[in-house]
Amino acid sequence: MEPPEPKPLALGPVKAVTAPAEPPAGLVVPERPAHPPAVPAPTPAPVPAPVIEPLFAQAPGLNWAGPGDHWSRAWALDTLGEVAAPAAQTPAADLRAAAEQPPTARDIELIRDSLAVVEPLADRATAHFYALIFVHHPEVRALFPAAMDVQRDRLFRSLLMAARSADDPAGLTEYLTRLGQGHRKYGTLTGHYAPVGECLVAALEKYCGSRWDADTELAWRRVYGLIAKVMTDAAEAAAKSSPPWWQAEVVDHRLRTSEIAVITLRPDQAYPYRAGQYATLETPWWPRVWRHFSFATAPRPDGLLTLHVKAVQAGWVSNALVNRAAPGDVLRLGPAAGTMRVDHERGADLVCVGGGTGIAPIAALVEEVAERGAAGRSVDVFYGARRPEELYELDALRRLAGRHPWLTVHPVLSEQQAVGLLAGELPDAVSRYGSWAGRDAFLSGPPAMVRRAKQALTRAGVTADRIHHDLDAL
Ligand SMILES: NC(=O)C1=CN([C@@H]2O[C@H](COP(=O)(O)OP(=O)(O)OC[C@H]3O[C@@H](n4cnc5c(N)ncnc54)[C@H](O)[C@@H]3O)[C@@H](O)[C@H]2O)C=CC1
Repeated sequence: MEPPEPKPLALGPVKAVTAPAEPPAGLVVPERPAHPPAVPAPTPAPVPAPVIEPLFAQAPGLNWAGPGDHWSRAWALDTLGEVAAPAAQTPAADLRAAAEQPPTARDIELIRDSLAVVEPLADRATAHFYALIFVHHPEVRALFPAAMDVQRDRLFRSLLMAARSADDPAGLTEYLTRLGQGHRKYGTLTGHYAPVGECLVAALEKYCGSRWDADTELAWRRVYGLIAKVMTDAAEAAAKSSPPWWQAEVVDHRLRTSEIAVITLRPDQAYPYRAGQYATLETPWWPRVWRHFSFATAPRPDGLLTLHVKAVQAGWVSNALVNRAAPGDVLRLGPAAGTMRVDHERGADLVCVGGGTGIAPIAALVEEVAERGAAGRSVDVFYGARRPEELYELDALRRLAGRHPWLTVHPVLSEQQAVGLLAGELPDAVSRYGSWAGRDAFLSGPPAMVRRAKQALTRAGVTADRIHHDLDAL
């Protein structure tokens, strides 16, 4: 069938255009201006600098964690704190009493000997240890990430660290205090320590083989008891004054290269830290997976926090932070940790070495020196990357050096060459300058770089107690 003919459009009558009528006699008509009068542009109101208010001014209760809190219920952890080791695993009363004594020098020797036996089998021993925990205490599984690879490694490194510093009680207490405070963010409670200790002893017994005997078991029980006591005391003391974690909203996210993002966070309440320190961080996309990132500025008056993140191959958290995080996302932060602190009293000259995004804590330390006043000290920063575009913090450091004659920045490229930049790897560039005797040194970057830079600085006259880095803690 043909479509119907379209109807013609109905138009109104067309008016004839006529010449304007002459004005009546005697009326003065002002001349028409050739151009419309100029309208003065309105004075722009000053744009106030964006002030980012805290999410909540007073919200300590939000971050409280313990039996029955929202977070524990969400993760089905209601029964935490009530767990007890199965009867079969409960040690006899006389062993428990002996294990309450502080470890002796002989105990520490036995611990080190047994760790040396287990170290080559560390992967299997830690896998067995976690299997025992999860079989006997399935409710604890939710405290750990879905994939346990990094976690396994961390546990063994912590034990090694504790065993190594067993004859340095002050150092060990400091390390375990930080560890205990940091464990609050995982939801770890005092009631967890005893069953975990039983599983640890069982795993060590299996992997020490014939090296295991009653004395070794008693030594482990004593040392583990001490570790648990320092950690739980520290956690309970910290609970009186700070939350187990902070929520932090992403308020700015800038890509500095296709792989590096500078991310600004607004914590939900004041976040105490010092320049050079780092935090562990969890994203909403990878629950229970915590990674370390350093703060890239000294503490700011507005309380905002800045991180530098490079998306590393197979790095779940770093890739999510670089490629997925956006303003409005909320992350969780553990308490600040780390030993890289400038001694402002002593005022020694500094040599700082920052590789890649490892420049973040170095930038914060330099900023802190600028804020407090260099007081006659000089600061040399070696900043290395593979390619020129990866020296994303160079302009900011050079601007700072332009304002402060005490600061010298040495950019170093390892895979390309560029006019005005040193060539080679960072440790070699540091060595080429000769002696750094008398300086305090701060190192941050890829682990191999930190180790080699430490050797280079030792050769260049810096004493071990003056070389600061957080490699062992990471
Ligand atoms: N994002 C952060 O807040 C912090 C990151 N880090 C660590 O810094 C590292 C940064 O990695 P990228 O940016 O990929 O750096 P990268 O791998 O590109 O290396 C940067 C520079 O370090 C030196 N370097 C690298 N490997 C070396 C080796 N084997 N021997 C001697 N020198 C070497 C070279 O001069 C190189 O140009 C990561 O391991 C990260 O965990 C450390 C502290 C803070």
